[in-house]
Amino acid sequence: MSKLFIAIEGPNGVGKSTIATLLADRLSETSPYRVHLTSEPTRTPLGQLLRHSEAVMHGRALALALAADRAAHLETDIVPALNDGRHVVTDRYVQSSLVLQRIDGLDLREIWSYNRYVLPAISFYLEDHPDVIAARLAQRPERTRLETTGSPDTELRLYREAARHLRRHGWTQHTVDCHGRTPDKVVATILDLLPRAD
Ligand SMILES: Nc1ncnc2c1ncn2[C@@H]1O[C@H](COP(=O)(O)OP(=O)(O)OP(=O)(O)O)[C@@H](O)[C@H]1O
Ligand SMILES: Cc1cn([C@H]2C[C@H](O)[C@@H](COP(=O)(O)O)O2)c(=O)[nH]c1=O
Repeated sequence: MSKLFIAIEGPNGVGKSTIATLLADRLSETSPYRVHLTSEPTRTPLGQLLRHSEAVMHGRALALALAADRAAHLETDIVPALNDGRHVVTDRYVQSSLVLQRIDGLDLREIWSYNRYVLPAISFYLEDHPDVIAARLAQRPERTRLETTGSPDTELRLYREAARHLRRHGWTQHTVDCHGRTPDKVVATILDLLPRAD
C-alpha cells in the first residue's frame, strides 16, 4: 500500500511550518514508516529563486514558475519518497497557489489549469481567528509582498473556496480549528483524522 501524502495549508502565519514539523516528528514516532518533511517553494535552486523573486515576479509568470517547481517537486522528491515507503508531509502545496495566485490577480480556473495534473494530497487547512493571525504577522520584522497584498480574512475565505474546488475533484480535505489550541493538540487532531497506513 502506498504511504500517506499530507499537505498542511492555511493563511500566512497560521502555523503551517510549526504543525508540519511537529506532525512529521509525531508520525515518525507512531508509525513504522519513515517520514519525509518537505515544503514549497522547494529548497531547490528554482524554489530558492522563487522565494527571492516573489517581490518582483507577479501574476501569471509567478504562477507558472510555482507550478514548474511543484511538478519537479513531485517528480524528483515526493513520488520517489512515497515509492521508497516513506510518508510525505509538505508545508504548502497546490492550495497555496489556488489562494495566493488569486490574490495576485489570476482566477481559479487559470491557476487550476497549471496544477491539475498533480498528485492529490490529504489536505489539512489550518484556521484561526483572523485577529490572532494578524497579530502574529504584525510581529514579523519583514512581510512578503503577498502577505501585505492579502489579509488573513481574504486568505481564509479563499482557502475555503479552494477546499470546495478540490473536493469537487475528489481530494480528501479536512479543516482544523487551531484557535486557542496548542501545536500538540492540533497535531493530535490531525493524527486522529489520518487513515491507517499498513
Ligand atoms: N497552535 C499554535 N498556538 C500558538 N502559537 C502558534 C501555534 N502554531 C504556530 N504558532 C506560532 O505562530 C507563529 C507562526 O507560525 P509558523 O511560522 O509555523 O506559521 P506559517 O503558517 O508557517 O507562516 P508562513 O505562512 O509565513 O510560512 C510562530 O511564532 C509559531 O510559534
Ligand atoms: C507554494 C506557494 C508559495 N507561495 C509564496 C507565498 C510566500 O510568499 C512564499 C512561501 O513562504 P513561507 O513563509 O515559507 O511559507 O511563497 C505562493 O505564492 N504560491 C504558492 O503556491
